[in-house]
Amino acid sequence: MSFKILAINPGSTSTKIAIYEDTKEIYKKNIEHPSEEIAKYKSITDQYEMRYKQIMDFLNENNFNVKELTAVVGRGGPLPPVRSGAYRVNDAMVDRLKNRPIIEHASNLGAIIAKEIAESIGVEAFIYDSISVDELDDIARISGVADIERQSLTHCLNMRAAAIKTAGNIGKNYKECNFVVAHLGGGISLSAHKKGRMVDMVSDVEGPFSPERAGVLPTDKLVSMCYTNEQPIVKKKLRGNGGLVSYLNTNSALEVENRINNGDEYAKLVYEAMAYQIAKAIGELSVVLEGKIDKIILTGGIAYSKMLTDWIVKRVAFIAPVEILPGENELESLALGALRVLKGEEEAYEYDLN
Ligand SMILES: Nc1ncnc2c1ncn2[C@@H]1O[C@H](COP(=O)(O)OP(=O)(O)O)[C@@H](O)[C@H]1O
Ligand SMILES: CCCC(=O)OP(=O)(O)O
Repeated sequence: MSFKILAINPGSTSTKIAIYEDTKEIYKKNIEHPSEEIAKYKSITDQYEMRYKQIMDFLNENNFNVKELTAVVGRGGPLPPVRSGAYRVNDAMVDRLKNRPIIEHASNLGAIIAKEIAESIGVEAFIYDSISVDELDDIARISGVADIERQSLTHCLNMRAAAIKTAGNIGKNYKECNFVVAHLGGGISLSAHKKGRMVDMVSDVEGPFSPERAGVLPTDKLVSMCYTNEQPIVKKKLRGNGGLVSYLNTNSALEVENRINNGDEYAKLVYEAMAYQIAKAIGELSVVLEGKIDKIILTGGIAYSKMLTDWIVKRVAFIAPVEILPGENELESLALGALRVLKGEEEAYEYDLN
């Protein structure tokens, strides 16, 4: 008997979906949500019906009978700290994501939509490697101000998948290896993996700037900015209008490269600065692993860029060999995670936090 799994990855401007039959992708779609459409909604949760309908329309257009599904898996959203791997989506999780998400992030719809579809046909819904996976060592939790604890919020799904794949490529088990992984997408985060555990990370508010996010900033200047601007304006400057958007008015690394290739020296300075900051964060996490590193892994959409990865490799090659796994295989990682649960190769946890 084969397993048919619907994987759902809601992003800020798109909902990516795929149907897998065991390990094989049989349908895939990137449903774009133009910014004018998104702007109509006050919160992420308010976008639920619009995104749900577009997913169901896609299944209907392909004459796919939803009742054929064995399970539905969604990207794990902004929950309180959870373990890596699979969780069953239950009412407590949906309540938390709908009413008390720890940040506003499109991924909070992953579990909510997955559960709705799964329930309508009487199958199970899962999340896998949520953005809030927290395996940090205690020493990594200290921020520098007693009432601010560091939050483990990362592109865990793609980074763990890349680390597990790299371990296989070098003929080892993930639990035997040490890796520093950098996810280079519209947002950038990095993680240190020590013998199968993500013991520290650099989140998208703590490290390099990215195509659309500011990364870490001088705190005194940030505080001043908060006193002269409304909160939504500051938040937008940090997420959405930060990074390449702030300096170059585009979130497309491809467009920036185009400008550089046409002689734009300012674009080159900014783009190289992004590589420089990524390399610095890799150095920071290399220290966490005391330099004992099997591979540094660069993944995500911008890892397709030879210009950017060359700049990074030049600065970090002295630490460890660099593996480049471009793109993000989030839909595949979700589907294969759920498949392992369905086959009994992996346990799914019960979510019981409020
Ligand atoms: N071949 C490429 N060379 C350089 N940058 C690329 C390439 N392909 C995609 N990108 C860039 O990757 C970024 C998006 O990465 P992705 O991992 O898809 O992020 P997200 O899922 O966060 O939107 C964009 O800035 C895009 O321009
Ligand atoms: C850092 C948390 C995960 C995240 O920001 O994902 P996106 O870059 O896909 O928005």
